[in-house]
Amino acid sequence: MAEPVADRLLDGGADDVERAAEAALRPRRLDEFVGQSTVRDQLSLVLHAALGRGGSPDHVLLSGPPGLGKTTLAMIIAAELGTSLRVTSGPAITHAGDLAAVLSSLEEGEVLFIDEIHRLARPAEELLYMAMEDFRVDVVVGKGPGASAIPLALPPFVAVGATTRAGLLPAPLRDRFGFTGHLDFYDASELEQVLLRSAGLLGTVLEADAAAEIAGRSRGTPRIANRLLRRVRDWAQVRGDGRLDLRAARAALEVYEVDVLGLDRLDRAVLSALCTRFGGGPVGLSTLAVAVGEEPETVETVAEPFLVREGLMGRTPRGRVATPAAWAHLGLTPPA
Ligand SMILES: Nc1ncnc2c1ncn2[C@@H]1O[C@H](COP(=O)(O)OP(=O)(O)OP(=O)(O)O)[C@@H](O)[C@H]1O
Repeated sequence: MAEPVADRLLDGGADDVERAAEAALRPRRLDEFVGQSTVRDQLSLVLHAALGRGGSPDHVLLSGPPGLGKTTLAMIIAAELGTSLRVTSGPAITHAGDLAAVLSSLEEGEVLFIDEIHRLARPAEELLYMAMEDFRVDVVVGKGPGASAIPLALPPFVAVGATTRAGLLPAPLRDRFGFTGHLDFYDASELEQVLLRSAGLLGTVLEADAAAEIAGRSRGTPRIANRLLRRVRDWAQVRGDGRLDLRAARAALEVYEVDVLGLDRLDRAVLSALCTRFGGGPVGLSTLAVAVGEEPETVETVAEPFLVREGLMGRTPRGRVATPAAWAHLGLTPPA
């Protein structure tokens, strides 16, 4: 099966092949969902209150970086409400008519999951406001001056929107979600729980110190943790004795060049160029990108966010700078 290549190993996103591999590891109910205790608790209240009233809950907006569990939570919301989930995404809806077709085929109480909702086209967005607020869409019949809008009533439904960029959502759309949950990066002990649970579902036993080792290199992201677990399982099967122990974890992560902080080859190349070729900066993004043989966009979107989040790189008006932690991580001494 095509698994991500080494330089995609630490990316929070996923393609269809990976999503298929992930399906078996998804928590199905709220109490199986590890971490995010605030969002989980708030959502539990929203859902149970609605169930108690015998009605539908408010629409839900989930925001946060890729791979933290937004799709999983949307599926859980439908399961907890005892209803089915319909899935679409901002980029898949190119015309308002596409959205009208999806909305008019919804059954009462169904959950409509709209992934990457910030990428909805403006006319579709406006149609969605009305559908969410009044459970109605206007279907335009005819063209030009003779065109008329025929209102079409929709059954009550629950919209669950997911976005990696909550700031990009126009306020009128954001306001129509009665509940917004922001997912944050997981801490190491939460990722250990995710890993131990996933190993069990894969029919293997992950030793506790191996779980800690993988968790520490997973960039706070369950998707990355599960992906690294599959690589460790491969190593144990092919080169080890089948056990998922600390030795297997360390050896596998070395093969895939994932270091103790969860940095990969590109991250380290960027840091190392910044320190050794530019004296720790400041240096412009494009100069830095040329030095590592990558496009500026790749450096900016793939390597930089994690380096900045980990406090290894700073962004200043004059360019990128290495922090003392970066020098220490590379085992180098900063200039006086
Ligand atoms: N809290 C959690 N507990 C256990 N597993 C989790 C949790 N959150 C996510 N996962 C696992 O991580 C994988 C990715 O999660 P999911 O697809 O829900 O992320 P996402 O935020 O929707 O990402 P994207 O924005 O790329 O769609 C899932 O297969 C799931 O098994």
